[in-house]
Amino acid sequence: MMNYKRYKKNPVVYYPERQWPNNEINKAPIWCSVDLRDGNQALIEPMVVEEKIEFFKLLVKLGFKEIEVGFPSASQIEFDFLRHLVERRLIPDDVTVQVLVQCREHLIKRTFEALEGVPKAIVHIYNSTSVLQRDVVFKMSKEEIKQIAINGTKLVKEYAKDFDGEIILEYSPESFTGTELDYALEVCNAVIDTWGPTPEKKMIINLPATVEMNTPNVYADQIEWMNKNLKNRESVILSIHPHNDRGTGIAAAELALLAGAERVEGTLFGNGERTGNVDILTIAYNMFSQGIDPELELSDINEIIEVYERVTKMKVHERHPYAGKLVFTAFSGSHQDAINKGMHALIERNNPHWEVPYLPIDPSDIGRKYEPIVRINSQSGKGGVAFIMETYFGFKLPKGMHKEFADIIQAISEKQGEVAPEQIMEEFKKNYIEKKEPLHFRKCKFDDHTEEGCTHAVVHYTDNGIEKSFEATGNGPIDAVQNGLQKELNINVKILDYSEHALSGGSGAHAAAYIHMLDLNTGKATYGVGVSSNITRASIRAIFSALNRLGVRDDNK
Ligand SMILES: CC(=O)SCCNC(=O)CCNC(=O)[C@H](O)C(C)(C)COP(=O)(O)OP(=O)(O)OC[C@H]1O[C@@H](n2cnc3c(N)ncnc32)[C@H](O)[C@@H]1OP(=O)(O)O
Ligand SMILES: CC(C)C(=O)C(=O)O
Repeated sequence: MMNYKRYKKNPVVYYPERQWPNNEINKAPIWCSVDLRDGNQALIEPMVVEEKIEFFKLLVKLGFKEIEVGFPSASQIEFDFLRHLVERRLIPDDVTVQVLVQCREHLIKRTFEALEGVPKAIVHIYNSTSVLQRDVVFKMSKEEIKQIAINGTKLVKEYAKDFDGEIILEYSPESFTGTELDYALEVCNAVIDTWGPTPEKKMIINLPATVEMNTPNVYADQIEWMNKNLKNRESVILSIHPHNDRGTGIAAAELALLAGAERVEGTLFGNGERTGNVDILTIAYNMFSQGIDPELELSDINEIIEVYERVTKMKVHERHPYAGKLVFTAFSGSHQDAINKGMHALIERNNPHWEVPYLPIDPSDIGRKYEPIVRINSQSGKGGVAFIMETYFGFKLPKGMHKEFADIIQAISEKQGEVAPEQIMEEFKKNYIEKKEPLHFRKCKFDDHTEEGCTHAVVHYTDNGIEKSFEATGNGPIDAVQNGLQKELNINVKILDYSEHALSGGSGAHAAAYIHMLDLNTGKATYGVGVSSNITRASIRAIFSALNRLGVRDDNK
């Protein structure tokens, strides 16, 4: 029995006036990447200066306009990185760098030294306000903790006066989710009063779920309550900073946006302390998938993954939303069938909107072009195999043939596991196109007798390696060949269905023909497939392929 009684419920907010459940997300928030600070401080090997520079350039390319570049007073690497950005003029005019610092004078002083030459910066101060940290870490009263925030604000104000550039203050009541709401409000309001923001020169109040402690609706209640009650609200940008301890960071961020948050701090792929910060990419792609401009340039997820994995030495999980290797792949039969039909419907209906079952977005919209949507294993069905044949190799198998061929592939997947498209094609050749024994079609000549309404055929073939030929007549080439073969081989077959299509464009186009044939003696039916640059020859090959698959020659020898 697990000792769950060691844990107690975290209080929820009593807030029946909540409005956020009636709201919708309609626009992107201000995004702030904290990869280079919160993400970096949680890495096994924090990034070195060159790696941080590469990551910074990626963030700029993705369109982040606010980037927390580090904690410059914490270490020489952090300090040097900001100096590199300044001295190498790597900060674009429309990007504001943000730096984190505790409310302690020597650290604030050092932070301003690191910022020298930056035209506009966000100085982000924090102190923990939670019940637990007040008690066990700081051992201070509520009033003393509030004074830390006020003093930090005063210090930034003083240093900002002498700073040759614009300073925006950001204040975080760290561990906000473990802080009594009215007390968090009291501290934030004290900071707002001390800083004196105006609607023209706003400050940022950032409410972090430093540790995610409740279901996401509780965070939304907390954000909405603060949003309603903050002083001088029109002079404040309300920011959130969710972590993901309960695995609901994305949901918490999205509900907090409904509750009035205007700005989101997070990281790429949710890197960060413990279970990570909220993943900005997922929130942005979620917006994109709803037809909302995410205001980030995220059309090449592969490039983002490549840089991220290399510099952070972290891995993107296979199931990670939008980015994971497997998230646009269906293995199971009914999913494959639905995707196959959905893709066809999309084209046939000329639908301007993406609507394909099981695929929330078109993978190619985010640069996922070359990977399989459908992969075949023992859980797959006929729709998946047909999809592979069509999308990889251009063979549009007639619907009736899907099961017959899928059964061949399933027998293989049950033995070996996944079957690659190339192997599926090999099996298709082996079982249909190259099914050329014992009856091997060689050549044919047709004469149309239009006045008599018939076709005369001369067909050359080998039977168990022995060269043979016959002449026959019918109402068309297929009928003539069928009649001739019936007589020659003393068999009784019926063609149930015939279809054909071009395999590729251009003058050397190949055609594929499919014959569904019934052996009236045995009651067995199968498909045969023929390929040729000439459609008539493709059909005759399909007849021979079907006869060999039926084993008629063996049965009637
Ligand atoms: C939730 C977050 O992610 S917050 C950001 C966390 N990130 C980091 O801490 C990474 C960078 N930090 C560091 O390198 C170091 O902590 C430094 C350089 C900032 C400070 O180093 P040090 O002073 O040597 O150590 P440390 O951080 O343990 O300082 C603890 C002291 O600061 C006080 N303190 C902690 N946070 C704050 C704060 N935000 N404001 C004011 N004082 C604070 C503590 O109460 C403690 O005081 P005490 O010495 O009287 O007990
Ligand atoms: C400094 C603050 C915003 C932080 O990183 C957190 O609370 O997680």
